Amino acid sequence: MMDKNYIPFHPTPSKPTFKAPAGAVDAHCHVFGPADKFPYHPKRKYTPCDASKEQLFALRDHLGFSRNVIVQASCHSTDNSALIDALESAGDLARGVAFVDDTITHEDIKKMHAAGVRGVRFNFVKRLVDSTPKEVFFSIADKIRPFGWHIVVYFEAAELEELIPFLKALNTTIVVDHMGTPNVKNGVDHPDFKRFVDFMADNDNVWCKVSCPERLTKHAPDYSDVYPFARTLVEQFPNRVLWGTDWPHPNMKVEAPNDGHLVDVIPHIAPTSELQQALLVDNPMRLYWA
Ligand SMILES: O=C(O)/C=C(\C=C(/O)C(=O)O)C(=O)O
Repeated sequence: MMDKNYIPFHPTPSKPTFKAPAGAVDAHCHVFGPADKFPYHPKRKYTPCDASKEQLFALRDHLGFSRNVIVQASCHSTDNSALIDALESAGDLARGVAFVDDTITHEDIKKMHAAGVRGVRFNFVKRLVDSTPKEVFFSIADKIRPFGWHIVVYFEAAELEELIPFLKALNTTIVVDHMGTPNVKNGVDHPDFKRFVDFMADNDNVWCKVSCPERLTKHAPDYSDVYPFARTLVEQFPNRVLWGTDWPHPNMKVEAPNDGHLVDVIPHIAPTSELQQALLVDNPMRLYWA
């Protein structure tokens, strides 16, 4: 049973006005449960509504997208069975990012790779997970490196400065969730966001997802205060950005975002067809389907 104040995903998202290029990839989304088949983890810090692979794939088609990158969310913790089930159903139309601990074996990784997993997620958001010793992360990074997997990282903007030496020491491709979660009230010239832009500029193995305007905006459902942040990153790092719906949008506080409206944000942050092609097709295909 989902948490008392949990806001479920939008039941009837609109058809986007923006037509995504052929082969477009939703590069950040999740599957939750269903709980009777894939129970939520006892270590979780929230209990969502169920959000099935069938509903995810129907949304993909409704939005005019072709593929998904499904990211393990903390409500399932290190039980990746719902993710693997969705990947096996989607075949070549989906890839995955798993959540693992340092007990994972070479055989486990081999099986996940065969199912379509291409990375792991290091989550630093304290409201979602307990902290993990850095040596655990380094051990995981060493185990996945032979498979060419990358590391998705989710952190709050204030944590970046302290995390930078650790992130550099991982010595692999890093993909930062939701632009490093900037406080958009501060504007793009604030030291925190400039630190993130400089981090990407100084490290060409660092990518980011220009996603989650619905989480970052200060005046939902108008997301225009987030556009300058995403546009800065798309224009400065056109070949190292990804986009995703973040469906089914866990832990929203104000509203269930309309996924059709989220897709219509894309031309505001990637204003040319070349930038849209890189953001939605070329970059995710290079990282997940090479
Ligand atoms: O889905 C997101 O990317 C954002 C959230 C949740 C998770 O990532 C998760 O549970 O792993 C959030 O901000 O609550």
